[in-house]
Amino acid sequence: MYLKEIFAELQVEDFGWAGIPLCLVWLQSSQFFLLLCLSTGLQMVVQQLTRMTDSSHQQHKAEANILVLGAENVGKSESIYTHNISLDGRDTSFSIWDSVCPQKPSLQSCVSEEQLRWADGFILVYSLCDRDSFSVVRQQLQRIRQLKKRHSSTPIIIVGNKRDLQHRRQISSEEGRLLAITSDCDFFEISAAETYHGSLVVFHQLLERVRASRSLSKKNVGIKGIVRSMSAVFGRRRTE
Ligand SMILES: Nc1nc2c(ncn2[C@@H]2O[C@H](COP(=O)(O)OP(=O)(O)OP(=O)(O)O)[C@@H](O)[C@H]2O)c(=O)[nH]1
Repeated sequence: MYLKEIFAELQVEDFGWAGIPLCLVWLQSSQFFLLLCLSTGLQMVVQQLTRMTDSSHQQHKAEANILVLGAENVGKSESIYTHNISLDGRDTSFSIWDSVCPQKPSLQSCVSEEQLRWADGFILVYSLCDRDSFSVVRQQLQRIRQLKKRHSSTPIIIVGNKRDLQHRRQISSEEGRLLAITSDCDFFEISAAETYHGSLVVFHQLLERVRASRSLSKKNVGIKGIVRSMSAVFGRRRTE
């Protein structure tokens, strides 16, 4: 019955026995057609899914917690112009904790343990016409290094703000840079109130550093894993 219907569809009643191989060819080709449809459909679904994943990757925002530290009145708030910047063509959002520190802090009071745990990167701001604010940055550096001993790669940027006030300068560029070099930090002098470009460069640099330090710690985990599995293999060989 079924064969007859196929014959009818193919209009091969007059083909006699020759109709059977023809019918089989038709059956095979229709199965092939079905398979083709299925695979094309699947391909389209996969392509759509890939496209969706790609776009969600593009929309994915790299997050970073940035702690902005410094004495009072150094221009920390002025330095924070944006919470969303485009880095390598990707929108990057980050949280900023703008923390006020007393002008003459104790080592413990200038940065809390909670802040240190929270932050992926630090921006330490001083006013280059205020020596006390520079001393505060020194203390904060000491405190961060003390508490983040195990995370020595945590990125820190030292920023000398109010570069426009040259006539009132108390800290030379060399002094600022020297502190940065000896503490393994980056260094910038900016004028946050004059233009946002300087602050933008600082945040760009810090986010780059945060990314680099993250991939470094991932790599270290990878290397540790390889060493562990290699020593397991060699250890077993020795006992055999
Ligand atoms: N000339 C000059 N003034 C600036 C600059 N940046 C900030 N200021 C001024 O410095 C003062 C303090 O700026 P803020 O951004 O409030 O400083 P802050 O560090 O956030 O101060 P706190 O809120 O006390 O922690 C303001 O009057 C700003 O206009 C700068 O680059 N040049």
